[in-house]
Parts: sequence; C-alpha cells; structure tokens
Amino acid sequence: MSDPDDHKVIRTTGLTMRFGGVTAVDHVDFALNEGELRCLLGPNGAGKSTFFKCLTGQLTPTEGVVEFRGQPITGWLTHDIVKLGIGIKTQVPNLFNGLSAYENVRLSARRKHLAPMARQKSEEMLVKCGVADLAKREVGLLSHGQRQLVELAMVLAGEPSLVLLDEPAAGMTGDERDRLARLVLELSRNASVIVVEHDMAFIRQIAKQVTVFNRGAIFREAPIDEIMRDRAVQEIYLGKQADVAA
Ligand SMILES: Nc1ncnc2c1ncn2[C@@H]1O[C@H](COP(=O)(O)OP(=O)(O)OP(=O)(O)O)[C@@H](O)[C@H]1O
Repeated sequence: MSDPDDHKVIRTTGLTMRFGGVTAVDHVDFALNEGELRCLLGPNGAGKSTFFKCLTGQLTPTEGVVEFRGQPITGWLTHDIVKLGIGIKTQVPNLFNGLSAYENVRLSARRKHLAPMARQKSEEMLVKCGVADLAKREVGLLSHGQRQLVELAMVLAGEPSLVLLDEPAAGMTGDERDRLARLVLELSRNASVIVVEHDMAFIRQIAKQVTVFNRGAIFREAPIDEIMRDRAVQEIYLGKQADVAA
C-alpha cells in the first residue's frame, strides 16, 4: 500500500492484463491527483478500455495493484467500487431499458438520499444533463447520445468524488457533445475525473493533462497542447486515427 498522504486518488502499480497471448495492458504505473481531470488517449487497440475496466472492476487484472486513495481495490466488484463514491460510465450505457429516464436516475439518487430528496436530485440532474424533456420516456427507445446523457445524470445523482467515463461522447450530436463538455468541466470542479475518449473535438474542449497509451503502455503524459504538437504521438495515430495530427 502506498503512502496515504501522497494525495493520489487513483494509483496503479505494474497493472497488467493479458488475454491469452495478448498483453492488453503492460505494467502500467499511473496516478491521478486529487481534483484532476485526466483524458486517456491512444490509437485503437492501445489498451485504454482494458485499463479503464481494470479500474472499474469490469476486469480483474492479471498482475499489479489498483489503489483508491491509498486503499487497494484490485479485483473488487464494480458495485463495491461504486460504494466508495466512484461514479462509473461504461462504454455501453448501463440503463434499465423498461424504465423511464427519471426512474433510472431516481434509482441512483435513492442510494444516496431518502425519497423526497432523491426526487429533487433526480430532477436537478436531468435538467443539468439537458434531458429533462425526456424524463418520462422509456430509455430503451432513446438515441445512443440521449442514453449517454441519461446515464451521466445517473452517475451524477450518486454524487461521486471520482468519476470514470469511457467514451462518453460516442453517438452524440454536436450539441449533445458540447453540453457534455460543459458538464464534464463543471463536474471536475468538485470531483476527480478520468475520461477515455476518441472524439478529438471533444478532447480539445475538455483536456488538460493527457495520458497517451500505445501497445498497452503509457507512451506520453503531458498537457494537451504539447500532446497535439508531439510528432511521435502523431506517428502512432497515423493510419489509425489521423485526427490528432490534423
Ligand atoms: N476480452 C478480450 N479478449 C481478448 N482480447 C482483448 C479483449 N479485450 C481487449 N482485447 C485486446 O486487447 C488489446 C487492447 O484493447 P482495448 O480495447 O483495451 O484497446 P483500446 O485502446 O480501448 O482500443 P479502442 O480505442 O479501439 O477501444 C487489443 O489488442 C484487443 O484486441
């Protein structure tokens, strides 16, 4: 266990995930400071999602340690990780399709609040995420972008101190993406945030410090402006995802 006074929200040490002969994450040492907003980038297959899933309990790493504020959480189940005050938005929206947007958000708010306050919080979060007009709609019938925003409202209703978002802008219209960017920036004033994302327009709107993955390892860690100018980063993207070089 590392020094609890080192103010790291998340720390991984030697984090490794192998699928048979494929090493998707290879001895990654990563640390997130308290209150930091960090974007994880990298070409397809770089290991970002696998790394993310090792943080959220969706995967149990083959080797290495994950700590949350100095407490080892390696291999914990996702629902126990959520109980620590970690909000998780996975790549595939995790919603109850037969329920309305409001009912989904309320289920999350109820974990934290008694019924009247949960109602108020749910309504607030739906407004904040720009989906109040969808409150009564069944989430199974919404577009992917709308579902992403409803799920974000669910995550926020849990009032997390750390938020982990995997490709939150996927399937969004330009307006939805702009709203999401404002929300993430606002959220990061009171919480630490990790965002895995492909959408460079979105990244440019929110990113500060960035970690670039390549071949399962951390390739670069630097402010976004430096990353955008980095020739070696451009090269690892070329032929895969030319946006970063644009
Ligand atoms: N469940 C799995 N079984 C076998 N191999 C896997 C599995 N999940 C991921 N991989 C492999 O691990 C490597 C890293 O994949 P991962 O999805 O983590 O990359 P990524 O950076 O998130 O890519 P993308 O941006 O395309 O989502 C790839 O070679 C991928 O094929």
